[in-house]
Amino acid sequence: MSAKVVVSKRRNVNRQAIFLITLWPFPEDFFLSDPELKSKVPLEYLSHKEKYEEAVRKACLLFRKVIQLQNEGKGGMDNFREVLGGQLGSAILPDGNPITLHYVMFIPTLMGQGTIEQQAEWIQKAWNCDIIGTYAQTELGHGTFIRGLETVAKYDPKTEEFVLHSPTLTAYKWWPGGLGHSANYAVVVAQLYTQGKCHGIHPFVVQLRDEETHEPLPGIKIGEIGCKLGMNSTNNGYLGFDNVRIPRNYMLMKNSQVLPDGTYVKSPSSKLTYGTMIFVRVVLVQDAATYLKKASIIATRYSAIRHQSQIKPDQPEPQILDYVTQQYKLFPNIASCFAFQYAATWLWDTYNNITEELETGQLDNLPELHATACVLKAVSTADAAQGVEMLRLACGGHGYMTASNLPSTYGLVTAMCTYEGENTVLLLQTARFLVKMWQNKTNVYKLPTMKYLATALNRATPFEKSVEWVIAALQKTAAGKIDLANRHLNERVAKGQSYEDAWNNTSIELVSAAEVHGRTIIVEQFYNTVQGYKSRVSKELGTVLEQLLQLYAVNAALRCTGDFLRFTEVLGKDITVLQTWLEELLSQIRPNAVGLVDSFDMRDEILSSALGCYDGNVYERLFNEAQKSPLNAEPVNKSYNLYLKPFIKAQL
Ligand SMILES: CC(C)(COP(=O)(O)OP(=O)(O)OC[C@H]1O[C@@H](n2cnc3c(N)ncnc32)[C@H](O)[C@@H]1OP(=O)(O)O)[C@@H](O)C(=O)NCCC(=O)NCCSC(=O)CCCC(=O)O
Ligand SMILES: Cc1cc2nc3c(=O)[nH]c(=O)nc-3n(C[C@H](O)[C@H](O)[C@H](O)COP(=O)(O)OP(=O)(O)OC[C@H]3O[C@@H](n4cnc5c(N)ncnc54)[C@H](O)[C@@H]3O)c2cc1C
Repeated sequence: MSAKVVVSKRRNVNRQAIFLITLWPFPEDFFLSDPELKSKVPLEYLSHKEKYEEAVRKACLLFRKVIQLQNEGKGGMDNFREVLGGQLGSAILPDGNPITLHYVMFIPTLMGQGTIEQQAEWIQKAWNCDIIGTYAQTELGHGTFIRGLETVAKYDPKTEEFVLHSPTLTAYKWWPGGLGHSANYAVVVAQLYTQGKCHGIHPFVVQLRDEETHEPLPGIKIGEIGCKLGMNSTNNGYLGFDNVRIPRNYMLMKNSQVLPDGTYVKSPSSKLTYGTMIFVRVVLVQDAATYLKKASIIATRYSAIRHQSQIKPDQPEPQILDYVTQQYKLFPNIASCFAFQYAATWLWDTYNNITEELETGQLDNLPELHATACVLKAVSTADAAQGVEMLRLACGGHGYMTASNLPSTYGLVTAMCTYEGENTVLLLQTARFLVKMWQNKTNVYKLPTMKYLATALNRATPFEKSVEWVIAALQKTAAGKIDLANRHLNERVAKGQSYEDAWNNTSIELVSAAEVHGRTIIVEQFYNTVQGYKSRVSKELGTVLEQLLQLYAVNAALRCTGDFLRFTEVLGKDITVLQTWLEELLSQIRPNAVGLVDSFDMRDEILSSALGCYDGNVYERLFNEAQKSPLNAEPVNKSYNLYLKPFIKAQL
């Protein structure tokens, strides 16, 4: 198997971009019609070990097919993104892919953190899949506080090697996808020691297993961490080192270096080591949109098929889609799909522009990018997880069936709230930047996502029934919350608390301020996108997009009415207008609801749901899925004779 990869010598090319830009109409059929990529038995009836083995089989075939397409000149590396993301990837491997981390983090880290020479050496091998890697950062003892990682990489100038060691149990790497039994290499993040001094965490390429036999190499203690709420095929693993030696040039040295004699050369910014995390957070906003779309299609189509109860006593049972409470569960989530999609596209473009600047050594915009990626990742994944659960509940009992594909979609989406930075922690990172900007307001004028802070608090925002008003009110609320949190922070410091204690004691308010800031960005991006589309689409489509925008905005406003009453001029009677506006929008969107989710254009095989298929044959599919239960293969189970019969016949 081979893929042609040209490693560019140009430094200012952001090659990570290949993961998101789809330049080629992706041939879904090439994958979905392959009988080998279909499971013979529903995954949930397999054992943990069988699930893993089936996932490895499919993952290898999946990537072999992507490489085949690439070698035939049909699309480029953008095809990888299609099979890794929430759409096709999660259809073929619904409980996770044990090789994903190779593409999502191992290769991007080689690209982002390796020198040109290191890229030339490693990337070809990685793209060819001559080696399979993962990203091993989190440890048993530390995931969030990465400065506290305990794995040590000590430089030995005599042999020009690093010695990797796990001094404690809590130093064991814990969580990396594919680490258990799939990867034979890893980027390992460890504390660098040279010339007797610790220089903080740095990334190292480490071989874990023999390239032929796959046996763990001497000194490598490795295994899988066990069953989880979801993602049970991703083979998350643990890893300990017993004085494992690697060559000096296995440290990824684009940003900082260790010279042969052990001299440490500092990076222009220590935070550049954290670059892969920004990249993945940016990508996750798109994934949040994709998972939410999937659940919205399933629940909306099912709501059009399902009839239950009566609205009026003398009339037939309506589609449950006609209950306004049902519309309230579904339609704001449909609007969120659009909102997150537009925010993801905007963030991706922003990320690319700023990483190009970073390649030329210009670091000015990195803090704003970090703050924005953190808040958008946190808000979109939290809302998507809540949304998917709401949509599952909206399907009543049938939503509880694994055949609906809603439980496993929830398993995938809720994991995103934790990995790549736990959401509360990320909101606090954004708050840290917001407070800094608030304290020195002259800086905010330069920052596209923050400049509203300069004026929002002093701007009058008398109520109007318009999206522009919602944006202004959200801005004023965010500014008000940042101002208040900052004042409380300062008051606590003035009363004698250390800044750090004062920060911790103010953190509920700080998180809340960051969250409103995030929602403000999302509504603004939705607004800008719809304004841009208006002249380019039909009047009818423009109207529907405007309704979705209004629904997202009014729902965002109703979620923070308490804060609006505190920080804007809104009055109780205006909240009633907002509520009526929401109800009007639900009824306007009702006729187009099914058409809107159809426009997400996901095939039945991708939805993998008995409830969400295009033809609406919900009951036949549920019945057919039940026949697949191994318990139905025999009319009487042996437990009857073993236990039930003696129990029933016994004289108790
Ligand atoms: C929480 C922090 C940010 C704290 O870091 P720290 O060094 O202790 O920070 P500090 O001293 O408080 O200094 C903060 C300073 O560092 C900046 N900063 C923090 N992160 C970044 C960044 N990514 N880019 C650029 N700048 C960054 C902050 O803005 C602060 O700057 P400042 O001091 O205010 O000027 C960090 O440790 C962190 O990001 N933790 C989360 C860990 C994480 O995301 N792990 C991901 C593991 S991989 C994974 O989960 C893969 C799953 C994928 C899958 O399965 O598909
Ligand atoms: C499915 C999955 C896949 C993963 N894949 C990988 C992988 O491939 N590679 C890898 O290296 N890691 C991976 N991880 C690990 C993941 O990145 C961490 O779990 C994540 O960063 C959170 O860290 P933690 O588990 O230490 O949580 P903790 O930090 O212990 O969080 C626990 C609680 O403490 C709170 N808390 C922590 N710090 C603070 C603070 N400063 N202020 C306020 N509250 C705080 C949090 O908000 C949270 O409520 C994965 C995790 C999961 C669930």
